Amino acid sequence: MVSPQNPLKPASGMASLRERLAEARAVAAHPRIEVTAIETELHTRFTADTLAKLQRRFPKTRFVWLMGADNLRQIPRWKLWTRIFDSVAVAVFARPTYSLSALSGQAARRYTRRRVSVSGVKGLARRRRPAWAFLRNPLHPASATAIRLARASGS
Ligand SMILES: Nc1ncnc2c1ncn2[C@@H]1O[C@H](COP(=O)(O)OP(=O)(O)OP(=O)(O)O)[C@@H](O)[C@H]1O
Ligand SMILES: O=C(O)c1ccc[n+]([C@@H]2O[C@H](COP(=O)([O-])O)[C@@H](O)[C@H]2O)c1
Repeated sequence: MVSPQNPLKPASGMASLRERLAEARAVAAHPRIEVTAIETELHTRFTADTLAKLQRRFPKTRFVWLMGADNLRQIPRWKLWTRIFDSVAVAVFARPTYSLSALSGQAARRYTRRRVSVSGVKGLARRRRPAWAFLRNPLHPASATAIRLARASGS
């Protein structure tokens, strides 16, 4: 899901939605991934609103919210963030430098008893919410900020 505008990020320096969609499509070319900017159509910018509308539109679908470890740390600053955990399962991907602080942050602590072990991750979408998992995937160093800085400096 390519965000038209992250509510916590400045719009300046950001590539257009069209360019970001095209790049996401190039990177995520996989039959089980559909790259979308559905928030444009739903007229939402906050994740809690997007998920509420998606659940209304697809009442039989069990959604899982995927995000990197940086966002597990940051999520207490998002609009109605506990509603996100209450309404969908959440899977968090490890990310260089963020994992430790994410796992000791407010969200991880609040939902510590609702954390699903890696062995239970396959059934995550069917769990009673709140339910979340932390995936210790191979770490990838990419960062959008670093990409923007590299492009701005012409490298
Ligand atoms: N290297 C990475 N490893 C794991 N997850 C990542 C990584 N980079 C981005 N993500 C996750 O992918 C989603 C989209 O990230 P985004 O495109 O905003 O990149 P970013 O590097 O987090 O951005 P910025 O540098 O602007 O803060 C987020 O959920 C983020 O946590
Ligand atoms: O709902 C919020 O308050 C909120 C605040 C920050 C980020 N988000 C969403 O989190 C997702 C990941 O954001 P980003 O910029 O890290 O890719 C994206 O869908 C954003 O719209 C949502």
